[in-house]
Amino acid sequence: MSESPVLLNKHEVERLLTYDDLIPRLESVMGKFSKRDSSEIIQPVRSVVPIQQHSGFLGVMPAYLANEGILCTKIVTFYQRAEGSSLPSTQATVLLFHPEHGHVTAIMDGEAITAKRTAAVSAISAKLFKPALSEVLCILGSGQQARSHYDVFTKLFKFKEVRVWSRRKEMAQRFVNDLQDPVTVCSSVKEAVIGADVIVTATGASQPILFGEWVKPGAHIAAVGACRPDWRELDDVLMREAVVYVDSREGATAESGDIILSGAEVFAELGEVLNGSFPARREKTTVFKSLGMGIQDAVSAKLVLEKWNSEH
Ligand SMILES: NC(=O)c1ccc[n+]([C@@H]2O[C@H](COP(=O)([O-])OP(=O)(O)OC[C@H]3O[C@@H](n4cnc5c(N)ncnc54)[C@H](O)[C@@H]3O)[C@@H](O)[C@H]2O)c1
Ligand SMILES: O=C(O)[C@@H]1CCCCN1
Repeated sequence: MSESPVLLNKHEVERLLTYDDLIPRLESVMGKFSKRDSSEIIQPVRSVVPIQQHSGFLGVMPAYLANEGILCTKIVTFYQRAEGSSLPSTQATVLLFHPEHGHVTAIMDGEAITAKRTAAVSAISAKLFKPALSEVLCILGSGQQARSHYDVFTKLFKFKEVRVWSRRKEMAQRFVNDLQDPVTVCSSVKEAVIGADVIVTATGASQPILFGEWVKPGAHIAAVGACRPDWRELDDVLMREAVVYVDSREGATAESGDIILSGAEVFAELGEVLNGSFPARREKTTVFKSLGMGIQDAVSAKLVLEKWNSEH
């Protein structure tokens, strides 16, 4: 009879999952994924069930990493919340299984994993694609992803100025009040992005909020929101002028309104750059369109469980 699964709450997962450990594992798994060796990694595009009555979605994100012995699925819900709602818009649980016997070995909070792994992947994109001289970071949105992106971007890179914009200025102010270092609160997207070298879009927008005409040539944009085929954060001009990288070509083709509706061409996956099959076109304006992948959750959860096991 198998042992009971380890249960880990958000606080524990947050404590155990550090960017220093996570980033190399994400780089490695994304590079491997992009080789499409199904004897090594299997990760279908996530299944998404719309919950139309409540403006929500349920996503199931399985992944099997044969050589690392990781069998995992994340179950995630995401909702379009009314402004000012105190409920999180993204909630998730991650299950790890014993690959040989099939029983569940761990059940853990997926909110912290989603926040950290998404920001860590964006930070990997910034390492590869941001201009050599990057002085100004701009974050659009002031929610969970905005915060995790702020944390890892300011940990890994040195910026002279960090700016934040949110739909309601008081939300941007609240975001800044939680931080120790100075961050400029901007009144409009345009004001926030003009002259920025690195831009993170982490909003619940379903129509474009970031327009190419405002973006400094050569800037890098990590676009994290707009994960439905009819949702946008970026306009056609930006999508067509930039060199577009994605996390997974299949995911982007199925889920990204920014790609599908603009008709923009995908240049490469992040993993294809990491494994050396495609170049990082740092000299160009670059967009990394992130949708999130089960393999990212899988390596994160394994890392959390390993750390927990080492303490018990
Ligand atoms: N790429 C990925 O892997 C990944 C992972 C998790 C979340 N997401 C997406 O990232 C986005 C942010 O997620 P979060 O967990 O930080 O959510 P959150 O609810 O914590 O924050 C959302 C932010 O977007 C703003 N916002 C909402 N609707 C907007 C609109 N119409 N126009 C402008 N701003 C708007 C809110 O004011 C808030 O600042 C969501 O779209 C979410 O689905 C992507
Ligand atoms: O990859 C994820 O976890 C998220 C869930 C919410 C929608 C966008 N993608």
